[in-house]
Amino acid sequence: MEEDRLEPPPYIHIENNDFSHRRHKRQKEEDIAVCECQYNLLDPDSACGEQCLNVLTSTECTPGYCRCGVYCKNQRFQKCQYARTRLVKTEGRGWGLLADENIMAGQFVIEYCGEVISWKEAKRRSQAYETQGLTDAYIIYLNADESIDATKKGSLARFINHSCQPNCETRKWNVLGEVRVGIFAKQDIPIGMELSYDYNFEWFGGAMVRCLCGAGSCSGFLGAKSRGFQEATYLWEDDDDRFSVENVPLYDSADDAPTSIPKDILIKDETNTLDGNSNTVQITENPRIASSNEFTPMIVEPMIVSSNEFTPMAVEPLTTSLNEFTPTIVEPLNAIPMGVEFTQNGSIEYGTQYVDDALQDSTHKAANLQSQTSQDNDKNYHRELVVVKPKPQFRGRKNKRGLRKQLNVPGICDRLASAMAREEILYYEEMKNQSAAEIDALYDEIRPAIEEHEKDSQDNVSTSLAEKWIEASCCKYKADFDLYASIIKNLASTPLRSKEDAAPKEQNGVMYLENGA
Ligand SMILES: C[S@@+](CC[C@H](N)C(=O)[O-])C[C@H]1O[C@@H](n2cnc3c(N)ncnc32)[C@H](O)[C@@H]1O
Repeated sequence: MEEDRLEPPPYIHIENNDFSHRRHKRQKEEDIAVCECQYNLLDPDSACGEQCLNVLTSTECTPGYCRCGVYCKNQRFQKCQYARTRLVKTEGRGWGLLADENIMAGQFVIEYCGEVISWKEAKRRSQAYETQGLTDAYIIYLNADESIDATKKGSLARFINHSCQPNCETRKWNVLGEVRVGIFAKQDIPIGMELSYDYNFEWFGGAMVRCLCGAGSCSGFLGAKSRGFQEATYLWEDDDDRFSVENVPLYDSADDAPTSIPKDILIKDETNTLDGNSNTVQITENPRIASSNEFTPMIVEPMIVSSNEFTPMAVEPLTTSLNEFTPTIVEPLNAIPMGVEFTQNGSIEYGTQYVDDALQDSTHKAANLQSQTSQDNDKNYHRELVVVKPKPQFRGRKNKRGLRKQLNVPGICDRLASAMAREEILYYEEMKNQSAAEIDALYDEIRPAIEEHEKDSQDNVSTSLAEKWIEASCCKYKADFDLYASIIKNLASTPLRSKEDAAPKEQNGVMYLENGA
């Protein structure tokens, strides 16, 4: 009889999910999320505590890619940093799991490990287990396609019972590219209290069981509101009427209970290797659990598996975080010093207002002449001011930059009497143009992914490209800032030329500006 057993029915104890049914995903280097934390001896929380970007996005740091190295606190699943728990036999609910230390609200308690299987397989197994008369159900949801089955292989989390007023909850974490399910404390849990979570959110389904959680708000049945249970009533064969009201095989676990584990379960020692992690598997014919007739709490030593070889690698610090991936329109400052002119046609234009007026459509001719003369007049910056670059071709795409205000930098320079001041401003303008060209080139690289998904989203773009984009954006911001700072500084401190001096002079049909003093 189940009730008389001194220990739970055998199962294979694992502390990493079993991937016999598909390959374990390999995390691509470009998909590794690198946080910005830096370990500070005086502040232990600095090593990937609550403020860590990865922690905030429920992603564990990848060993070798976290600057906090061995101090990183955000590898709890990987290092099996579980709370101390112990197995206990409950009244009418089979075996359960107790806190064997005081657990703090929010603390990671244990990972729900088992076999990762498809939903289809989960449905098949769920039916098969039921047919075999198993009343304890151990299948939970993992994601939109997969479930975790801890019936034959699992961690101690498989013993956590349901409560309609639970002290724990499940949370999904991204660990080395795989989603994993953790049990986290919802509140402070004192030593000796039974752990519980609400099956309604995660339970895949099973026989309908009367709930004995004892909560005032008890809904009466176990997991009856779970997605799996409700979907199962529709998804299983049409002639399967087991869930029609009259035929609900209501099972009261307070009554005599059939054994939870298939009798043919294979208990064997096995070792899997996933990404170099040794997968600890224990035989649970006698699962390190002292049994007792008097429900003596049994101590379960949490296994701290330091499963990851830590290979420090040089990690380039990111300049900023990778959240919204939206190309940035960099607007110039709105407060414009005198002599500044805007164009609003999205093109990149150079030229003084005088030259613009005079040249009209002869600009390309002027550009050619300019390239010849600029060789002769290497330092004579204002002889080359008549270049109009053609509008960038967007080949059918929307111009993500929209209407760009352009500073008429040469116009500003014309007004300055000092050659050094003009030289400085033109230098910064060149830097700005280079950074803008870089960002345009990058945008062309990411455009196919964005067009395919019809939206700008970081998800559609590889991480390495996104990082390049961020770096280029930062360079662009800096270049813009340097240019505006230089203009403001020089306008404020440099004598201006008279309008007459600054007027363009004609030579060979082209208007030129004379370089000033
Ligand atoms: C994941 S197992 C939990 C461990 C299980 N008690 C055992 O002995 O292995 C889920 C099963 O435990 C039993 N159970 C869990 N919570 C219960 C509750 N609140 N009331 C009644 N039975 C419960 C049900 O049989 C359920 O299918």
